[in-house]
Amino acid sequence: MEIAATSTVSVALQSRRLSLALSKKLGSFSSLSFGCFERKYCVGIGSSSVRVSAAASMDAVTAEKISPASFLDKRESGGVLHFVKYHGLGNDFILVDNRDSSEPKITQEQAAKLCDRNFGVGADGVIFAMPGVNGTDYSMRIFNSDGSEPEMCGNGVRCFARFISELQNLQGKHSFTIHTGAGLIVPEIQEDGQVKVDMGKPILKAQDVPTKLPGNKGEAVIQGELVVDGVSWNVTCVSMGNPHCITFGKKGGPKLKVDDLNLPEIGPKFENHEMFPARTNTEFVEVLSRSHLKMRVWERGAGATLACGTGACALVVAAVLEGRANRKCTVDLPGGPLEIEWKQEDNHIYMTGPAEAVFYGSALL
Ligand SMILES: N[C@H](CCC[C@H](N)C(=O)O)C(=O)O
Repeated sequence: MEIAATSTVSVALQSRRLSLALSKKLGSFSSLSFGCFERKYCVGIGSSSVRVSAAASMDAVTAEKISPASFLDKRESGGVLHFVKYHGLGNDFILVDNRDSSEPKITQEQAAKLCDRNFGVGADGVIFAMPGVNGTDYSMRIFNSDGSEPEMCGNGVRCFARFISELQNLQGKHSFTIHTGAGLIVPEIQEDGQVKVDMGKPILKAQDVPTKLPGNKGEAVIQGELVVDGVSWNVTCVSMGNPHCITFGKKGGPKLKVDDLNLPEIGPKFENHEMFPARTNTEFVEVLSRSHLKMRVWERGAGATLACGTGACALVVAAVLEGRANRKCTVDLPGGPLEIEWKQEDNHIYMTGPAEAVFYGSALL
């Protein structure tokens, strides 16, 4: 619905009535995009020349009929990207409906700009919902906030599942098969809205993580040694399709207190360590009990994030292999908890957690 306005825009939410009272000429501004999502109304006004005219009022009932799909279906003129912003425990992503093409709608450079928290929308990454391949329902690609492309994203795939279900107006329990850089991933939306994801099997072979550290338990690195700035750390290396270096502390050192860590100082030294040819995500872990772990993470290509789903899966594998935890754990991340289970019977890891839409809008590229 195009709104033609010759006046200032004031948005008043009155008892479920969203009314746009337009009262005096506006110069020029860009797409006035609005929508409502789960009672959250948002109006975004950008900054390029588009005329809007006439007063319009739209009550919340009408507003509720605006589905994300209709908003996203607005024709994308050149230079504008429609998106929906989601987060999984504060690990936040720009989600793009890319189901009409197998090529991402924006470049890695554009993604990095959009992820900038001062000069862009702000996010830990951009996620594209793309057509399926080899019979899967969809494919997912992701660009980190530095523009690099990882194989997989655990919090992101929960957001992806919720995005698809909202685009298709699905209610209740639904699961999807998604092709990713980590292979087939199957998220299932639960009745309570949480998303349970079959994250597949952990990869332990050092060369497949990948790491140049020598395997010390068969071909796996379990409580191996990584020297960072002359200090020896105990590390276990696990891939969830993307590389993870997990540490419970320094060799011979005291129990790790993750809240005491200076992540911006130590994180990049692990991320860019020469022993990780594809760089690495690093999880610093504190054992609270055999079924309760606490972590902070420095992510490859995104820095310190509030949560890392693949990292939570990888650290449970490391904790089990180091004899520190059971196969079913609650992992406390700065953004909230995830339930993780590494099942003996199928060697798959299952992650359960939330995913929430925050707003949607149009970004100028
Ligand atoms: N930065 C990660 C990708 C995102 C992973 C994380 N956000 C998750 O939830 O799994 C990497 O380069 O491997």
